[in-house]
Amino acid sequence: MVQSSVLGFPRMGALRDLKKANEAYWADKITQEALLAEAKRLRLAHWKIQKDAGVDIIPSNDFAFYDHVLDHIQLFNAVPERYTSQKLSPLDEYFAMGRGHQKGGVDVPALEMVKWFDSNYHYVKPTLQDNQTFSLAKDPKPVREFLEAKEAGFQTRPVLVGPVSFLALGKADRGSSVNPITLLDKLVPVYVELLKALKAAGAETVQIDEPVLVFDLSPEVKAAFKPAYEAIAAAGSAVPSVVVATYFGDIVHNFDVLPAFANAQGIHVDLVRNPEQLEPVIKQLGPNQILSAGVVDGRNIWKNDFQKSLGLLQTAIKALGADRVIVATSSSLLHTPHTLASEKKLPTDVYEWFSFASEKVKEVAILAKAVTDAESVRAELDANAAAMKARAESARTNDPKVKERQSQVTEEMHNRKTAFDNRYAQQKTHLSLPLFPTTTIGSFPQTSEIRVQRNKFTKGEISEEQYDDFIKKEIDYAIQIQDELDLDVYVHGEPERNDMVQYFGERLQGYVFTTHAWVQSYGSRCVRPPIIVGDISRPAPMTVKESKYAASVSKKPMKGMLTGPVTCLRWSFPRNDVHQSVQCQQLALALRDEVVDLEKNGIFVIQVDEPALREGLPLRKGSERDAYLKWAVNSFKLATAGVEDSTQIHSHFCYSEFQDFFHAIAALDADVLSIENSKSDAKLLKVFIDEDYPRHIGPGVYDIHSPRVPPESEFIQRIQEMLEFLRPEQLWINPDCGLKTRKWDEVKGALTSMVKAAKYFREKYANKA
Ligand SMILES: CN1c2c(nc(N)[nH]c2=O)NC[C@@H]1CNc1ccc(C(=O)N[C@@H](CCC(=O)N[C@@H](CCC(=O)N[C@@H](CCC(=O)O)C(=O)O)C(=O)O)C(=O)O)cc1
Ligand SMILES: N[C@@H](CCS)C(=O)O
Ligand SMILES: [Zn+2]
Repeated sequence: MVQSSVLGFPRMGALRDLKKANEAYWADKITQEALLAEAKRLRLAHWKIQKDAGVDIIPSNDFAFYDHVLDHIQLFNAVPERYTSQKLSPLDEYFAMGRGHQKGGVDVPALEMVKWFDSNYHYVKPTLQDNQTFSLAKDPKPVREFLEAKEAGFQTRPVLVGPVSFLALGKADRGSSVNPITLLDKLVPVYVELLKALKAAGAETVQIDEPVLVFDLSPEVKAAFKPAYEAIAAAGSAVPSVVVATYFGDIVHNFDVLPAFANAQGIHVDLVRNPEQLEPVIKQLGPNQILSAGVVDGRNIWKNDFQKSLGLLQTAIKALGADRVIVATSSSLLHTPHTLASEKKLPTDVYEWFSFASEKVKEVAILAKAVTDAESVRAELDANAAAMKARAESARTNDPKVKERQSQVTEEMHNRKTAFDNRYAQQKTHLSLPLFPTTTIGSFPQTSEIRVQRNKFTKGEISEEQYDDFIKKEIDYAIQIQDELDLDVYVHGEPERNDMVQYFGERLQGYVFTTHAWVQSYGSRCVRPPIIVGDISRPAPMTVKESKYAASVSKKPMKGMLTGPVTCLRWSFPRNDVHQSVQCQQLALALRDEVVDLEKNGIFVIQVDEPALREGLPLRKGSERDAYLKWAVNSFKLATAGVEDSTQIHSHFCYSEFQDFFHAIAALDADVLSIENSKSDAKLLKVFIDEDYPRHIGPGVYDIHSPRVPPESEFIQRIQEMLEFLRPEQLWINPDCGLKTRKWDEVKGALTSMVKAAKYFREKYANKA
C-alpha cells in the first residue's frame, strides 16, 4: 500500500487564532495558561483535519508559537546568556528572543530574523558563541507534543530541524567568531538524546528536515552529515527510524552526501520544484529505502494536477514498488492558507482552481489511493481533470492588450535619461536635502482604529467618502508627527493600505483576492497574498490620490510609495502556467504608469520597494540565478525609468543579505537605497566601499520588529560604525523597514532619538567642512 504524508501544517488556525492568542498574551490580556490551552486546541484540530482527510503520516512538533527554528534554539539550550540571565519563564524567554523584551526592568533586543530559504516566512537565526554548549531542554517540546497527540489518538511523526541545517542556518553571535558547523560534535549527542526520548515515548519514525541540502554547500557543511547521521544510526533501535526531508530545490548536486543517510528509512524530495530529480534520486536509494515523493505543492495554492503527479508516482512505484513510495506534500504546508472552505467571495469558476492546506491534505490522501486503485477515487480524479481543463481554457487568463504592450517594450525603456551624478545634481537643487537626510520607509502604525474603519468600509458600513475623510485625517496626523520629529523626507504613512502587496493586487486586473487566506510571515504577523490568475494591467491610478493629498499638506518633499514588480509577484501567489518573468514584466508596465502619474502630480521622490528581490534569487549559483537577476532587475528598471532626472528614485530592501546580491542592487540604478541593517554587523557594508558604490544608502538603524525603543546613544554608535564603511555624503538615516507593526509611542520615541542622532552627525561634519 502507498502511504500518504504531510510535512507540516499551518499553525495559525482558520481565523488566525494563534496570532490573536499570542498578541493577547503579549498585551497581558490573557494568561500563559490560556495561551497554552489555545495552542493545544489548535494542534488537536489540525491533527484531526489530517486524520479525517485520510492522511497516513501526520506530523507533530510542526506547531510553534513564534517560529520552529526558535523552538530548536530553546530545545537545545542554545539560548544566549543575555536572555537566560533575565530569569524569565521559558515561554517569555522564548518570546524575548523572537521579538525582544522591554518590560519589568528587562531590556533585551530580539535575535536576528531572516528569510526562510526563498519563501516569505522568516526564521530566527541560531546565534552561537565561541564557547557554545548544548543540552536537552527539560520536558522537550517534540516529546511533549508527540505524547499530547498520542493521548488524543493520533500516532504522529515528529518533525525536527536536522543538526546540520540547524547549525548551517545559524551564525556567530556579535563578539564571537565561531563557525557554527564546528559545533556539530557538541550538538549531536544532544540530538541523539532527544531521539531516544522520542523513541521511549513511542515515536516509530521522525522526519528530520535537512533543507540546506538544496544549497551549494561548503566542504565543511557537506562533511558534517556523515558523523551526525552515523551517530544517530549507531544508537540503533534506541532511536526512531529517520526520514531525511529536503525541499525547495533538488539534491542531485549533493549526492555525494547521501551515503551519510545509508541507515535512514527514507529520503524526501521536492518533486514540484524539481521533478527531474526523481529518476536520479531513485538510483541513489539503498535497497530498502523509501522515497517520500513531494508532489503536492506546499508553496502555492493551485489545485494539484493529479495526472501529472500520478505520472511521477507511477515512475517511482515502477522502480521501487508500492511499499517504498510515500505520497507527500513537497514541503510543509506552512506557506499555504488554512482552508479554501472559508472563501465565500471568490468567483465560482476560479474557486475550483485552488487548493489550500486543508484541501491539499486530501489531495495527498487521494493520490495515495489513486496510484494503486484509481477506481476507488474515480469521482475525485474526474473532478480534478475537469478543473484542470476549465482553467486551461478560461478566458480570464489571457488579455491580448497586455501581450501587445509587452511586445512593444524596448531596451531604452529600461534606462534613466542620464547617469547618477548628473541626476543627483538636479535632485539636490530640486529637493534641498541636508547632510544625513532622515526619512522613514513608508508605513506608520496601522492602529486598530485604522483596521476597524477599513473593515467597516469593506463591509459597506461606511461610505467611500467617510473612509476617504478618515484616511485624510490619518495622513494629516502622520505629517504633523513628521513635522514635530523634523524629518527631512516625508511619507504619507500608508494608512489606506491593508498590505503593501495585497493593496496593489486589489487594484490590478488579472488578480483575485481572498477574505481569509492568511499565511504566517513571522511571529504573529500574517499576510494574505493576492492570487495572480491572468494577464496583469492597471485600470486606473492606484496611489496618486493619497500621495497628492499628502504632498499638498506637507512642507517637505513627500515620498511616493509603491511596491516593486518583483515583490508584487513574489508576495502574491503567482500563476504556474506562465513564466514568472512574463508576469513580472506585466507588473512592471503597470507600475511604470503609476510612477509617471505620481511625478505628473507633483511627487518628486518615489520609493519602489523591492524587499523580495533577494528572496527570489534561485538558491543555487549558476545560470538560473543569472537569468532571474536579468529579468528581475529589468522589471524594476522598466517600472522606474520613465521619470525625469530631477525625480529621485528610492528603493528599499529588508530581509536581504546583500553580499551575494550586491551587483543586482547596484544594477537597479536607484538613486537612494534603504536596507535592513540594524541587527547585522556594520562590517557587511564594506562591500559598498569595495565596489565603489556611487549612489546613496540608508542602512537601517532601528529594528522595527521589536517593541523596544532604542536610546539615542545606540543610534549614534550605529551611525558611527556605518561611517567606517560609507561616505558621509552618501549616508541616509532611516529605520530598517516600515513602522506599521509598531505603536505610535514606540515610533515617536525611537524616531526622536534617530533624528537627534542624525543632527549630531550633521553638526559634527558641518564643523569639519
Ligand atoms: C514587509 N513585510 C511584508 C511581507 N509580505 C507582505 N505581503 N507584506 C509585508 O508587509 N514580507 C516581509 C515583511 C513581513 N512583515 C510583515 C509585517 C507586518 C505584517 C502585518 O502586520 N500583517 C497584519 C495583517 C495586515 C493586513 O492585511 N491587514 C488587513 C486586515 C486587518 C484585519 O485583521 N482585519 C480584521 C478586522 C478588523 C478589526 O476589527 O481589527 C479581520 O480581517 O479579521 C487590514 O489592515 O485591512 C497582521 O495582523 O498580521 C505582515 C508582514
Ligand atoms: N513601504 C513599506 C515597505 C515594507 S517592506 C512599509 O513601509 O511598510
Ligand atoms: Zn521593508
